[in-house]
Amino acid sequence: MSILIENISKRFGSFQVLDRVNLEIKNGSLVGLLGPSGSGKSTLLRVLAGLEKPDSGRIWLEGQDATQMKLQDREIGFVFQNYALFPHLTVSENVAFGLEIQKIDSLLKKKRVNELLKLMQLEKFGDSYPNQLSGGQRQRVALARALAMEPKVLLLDEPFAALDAKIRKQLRSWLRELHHKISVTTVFVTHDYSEAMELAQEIVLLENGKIIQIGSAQELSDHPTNTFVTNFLGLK
Ligand SMILES: Nc1ncnc2c1ncn2[C@@H]1O[C@H](COP(=O)(O)OP(=O)(O)OP(=O)(O)O)[C@@H](O)[C@H]1O
Repeated sequence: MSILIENISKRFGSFQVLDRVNLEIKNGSLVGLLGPSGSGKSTLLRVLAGLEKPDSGRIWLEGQDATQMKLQDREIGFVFQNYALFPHLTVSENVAFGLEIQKIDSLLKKKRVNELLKLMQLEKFGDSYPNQLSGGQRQRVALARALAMEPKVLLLDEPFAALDAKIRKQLRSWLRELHHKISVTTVFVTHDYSEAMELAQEIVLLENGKIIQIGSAQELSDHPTNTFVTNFLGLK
């Protein structure tokens, strides 16, 4: 699904979190929102998801005005930093959770859960409980749960931040492969340039609620638009 963010602004009290943000995200792309803490990345993601209402501007999903649409009507899968799995449910039950509401035939549900577990390389863990898994495995369960609903957009807010460096690296390449396989439009938030560089086809750099530069890692490092970009990317 393509996304068009048109002139989105948002304040919390007197604090301007997003300031006339314009961004076009092509169907099937993998985009990283990058910027320092407090630059508005998570708020932009939450506005996209429908979890936060913008003060002004519009969100278009596949050419349709979705600004007033609720989260459940947007066909969006969302994964937060702290993968809150249900501890009393098995891995399979966690993945199937969203499907329960959809009233899907139980055989079909089972099939979809098994396919997802396979895709996430978690086949062996269907009957395990979250506390029997590593952090990386748990995060893959959270992704499987988000994908079970067959969303048209996947939004990831610092999905690997809580994991150690080695697992983070593994999950990055795994996410890249996953995206290659299923090519669902994916937007992820990170404050880590190397993560954005490694994963994103396109990086959107934010500072103080404004987009400063958009481009591939190569374009950003070859042609930084100003000293903020140069400093943030550590180019000097
Ligand atoms: N619900 C809220 N009420 C008041 N202020 C908020 C709220 N949500 C976010 N903010 C403020 O808005 C600013 C931007 O927050 P946001 O989480 O979007 O930034 P971020 O770039 O994702 O930062 P981080 O990397 O630290 O998560 C921060 O200063 C934050 O304190």
